Amino acid sequence: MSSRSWSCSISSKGEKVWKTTLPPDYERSYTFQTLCLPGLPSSAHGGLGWDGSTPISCLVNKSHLDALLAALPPTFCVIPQALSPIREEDQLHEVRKTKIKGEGLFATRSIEEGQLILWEHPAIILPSTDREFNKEIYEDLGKAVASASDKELNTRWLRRQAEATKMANEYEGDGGCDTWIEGVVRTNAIVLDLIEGPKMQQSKKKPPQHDKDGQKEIYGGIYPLINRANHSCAPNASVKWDRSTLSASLYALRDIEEGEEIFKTYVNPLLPRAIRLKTLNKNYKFLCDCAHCNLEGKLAVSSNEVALVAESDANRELLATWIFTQPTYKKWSTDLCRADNLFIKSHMDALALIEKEGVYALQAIFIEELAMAHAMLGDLEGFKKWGERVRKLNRVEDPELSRRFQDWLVYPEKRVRRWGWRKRMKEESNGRNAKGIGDVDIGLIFEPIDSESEED
Ligand SMILES: C[S@@+](CC[C@H](N)C(=O)[O-])C[C@H]1O[C@@H](n2cnc3c(N)ncnc32)[C@H](O)[C@@H]1O
Repeated sequence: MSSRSWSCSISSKGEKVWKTTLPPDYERSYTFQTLCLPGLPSSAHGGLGWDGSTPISCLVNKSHLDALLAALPPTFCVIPQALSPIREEDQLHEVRKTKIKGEGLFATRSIEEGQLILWEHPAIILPSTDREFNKEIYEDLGKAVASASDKELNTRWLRRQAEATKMANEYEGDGGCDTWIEGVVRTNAIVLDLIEGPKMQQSKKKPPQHDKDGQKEIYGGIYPLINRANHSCAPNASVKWDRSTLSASLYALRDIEEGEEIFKTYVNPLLPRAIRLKTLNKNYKFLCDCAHCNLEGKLAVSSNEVALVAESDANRELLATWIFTQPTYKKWSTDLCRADNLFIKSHMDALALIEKEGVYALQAIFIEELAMAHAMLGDLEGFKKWGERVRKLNRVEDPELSRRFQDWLVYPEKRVRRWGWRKRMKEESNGRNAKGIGDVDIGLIFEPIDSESEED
């Protein structure tokens, strides 16, 4: 399927180097690497996730190799708390056959919103190709999986390769890919932004982020378990990728019941249904059968279904703009002309719409705003209710925020900066108004809360 011509040479280190020339006349070179991630003794992680020496088969642009290696953790690194190992007996998921979607991931017990479901390292990393590579390169990548000299590593490699060969392949046979690995990559790869990273910025080591023609090179990763999660336009889970460990974490966006299928989304769920269906069909070759799309599996809909689709599309469009147009609690808390319940009600309305459309990935931002609005009103009960949800929801997505709320929830009146600020301002303003409008210090009322973090 590849349209580009490639040449292969052997480097002085004995590595195979693949080269291609791209317009406007510059060369890209790729080498194979087997990256071995260091970690904990295997007994400590119950066979999951962090492995003593997790092999990752990589095809990397030579100019990106240093940056990639620099991103890897040191030998004895500390696993981030949110990624602590899950013991086998505590596993929350299993792979099972579905009716029409091949295999899928299912919850083996109830899962709380924000909870980590599983995390893993990729089996394969390669540049996002858009059918650039030729058959030999894919074949070499497939073989590279088993080429490690270390016997134990080799066994792991073979196990991972075996896992990868069983993954969904929508491009098999007549599907247009010459090798199994290309088909698996095209059906499953998760986009990885390998090159830019806070870690590298911190170290002031500026890796080349772009090719010479200014094009950014995007990589894809194959995650044998996480890639088993099927798509829904109302997903109950999401994936967070961590550049510093190359690991991906699957976590719950809402409470998931035991036995429920675990879904992530492969497209922006806020797009209109017709565009979502078209994109999924083009990239993954399926007609989405999720509850928000499946009007008997048709791209065209009957007249009585048109209204349903139009309503759902309008709701999603509204949510997409809502995020940017809603006032933040900081603005609202200093604007005493706005009623208290206006802010709270509009955020509750957004949450109701999110629930209706099942796009739970959006709720965290509204819930955090609600928690802070209650803090500004000095409403302890309200803050505890919403603050606890911020803590739970962000355990994987934003552990720092989750920890900050955990801390605040112990003694919010003392720990949240400007606790009850709006309430006090209103009381003060009412007192002044009682004396006469001339006494109101407009400047004070409208003094904006600065953008510093609330905790300091
Ligand atoms: C990344 S794989 C997901 C795991 C896959 N079901 C398996 O057996 O390994 C993507 C493929 O799963 C199927 N799939 C995922 N979500 C689907 C959905 N909502 N409706 C129909 N098929 C779906 C499609 O065949 C798609 O190409």
